[in-house]
Amino acid sequence: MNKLTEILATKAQEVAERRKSRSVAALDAVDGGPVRGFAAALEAKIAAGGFGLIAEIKKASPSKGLIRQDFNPTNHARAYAAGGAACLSVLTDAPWFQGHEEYLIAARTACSLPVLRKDFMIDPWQVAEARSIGADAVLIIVAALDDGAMREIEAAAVERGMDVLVEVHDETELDRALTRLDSRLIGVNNRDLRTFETDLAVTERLAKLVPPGTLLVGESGIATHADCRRLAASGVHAFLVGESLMRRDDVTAATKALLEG
Ligand SMILES: O=C(O)c1ccccc1NCC(=O)[C@H](O)[C@H](O)COP(=O)(O)O
Repeated sequence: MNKLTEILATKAQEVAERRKSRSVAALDAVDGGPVRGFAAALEAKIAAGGFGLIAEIKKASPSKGLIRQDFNPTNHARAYAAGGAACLSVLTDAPWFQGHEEYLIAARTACSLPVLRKDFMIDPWQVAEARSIGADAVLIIVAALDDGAMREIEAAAVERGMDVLVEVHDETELDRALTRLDSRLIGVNNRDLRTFETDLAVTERLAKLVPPGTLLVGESGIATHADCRRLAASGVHAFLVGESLMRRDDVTAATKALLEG
């Protein structure tokens, strides 16, 4: 069994359990606060001539284990905002990333940036839960879902005014994203979630295939301003960056250096 399949099996059990205690109606009754425009924040940074950074709050990962010992989502959110990030991504998956919903709530409360709930979405119920904790956007991993499930999750997000980051890793997944879904915020994950092999060339390759009007986000394995400039040469001006920033002592300075050189 590859790692993605393993993660999805754990997630299915978790969601089945959580669904027992709260209905969609109960989740929708919770005030998650006004939705902050996620794609709009990226577009604004890019329109101003900069890079659109989704800075990720990530304590640990299946590929790297513990990334940040003195983990503090509040401090990280403030540091990312001060460094010029457009948006935040917060891992909420506990078994594989040591994440928690409380981390998203803390990060979003600490700044005014829009926040992506970074988790493995397999059920529209999770979208209602994401909004109830304040998330402004959710992730659809094309490799994890059939067409029907992808469309249901996207519809649940749109219904709640949220954006959807649609993640792909190869040409077939990109084609499914573009032909089955409406969201034009597409993340190209440089990491193969089955093997963890990471290569920026994946974004360069797929960037050639997207139609005008697509906001492409390069994801994973991005560590330096030179990496950002490399992807910008392929027309990609938005990035999702976690580990390389999470490991730094001065997160604000590291974020500025990533964005500005
Ligand atoms: O990061 C992992 O090891 C991982 C393993 C399995 C599924 C997903 C995984 N990561 C999720 C992500 O997509 C990244 O957290 C995100 O793109 C940031 O990547 P990085 O900058 O390399 O931390």
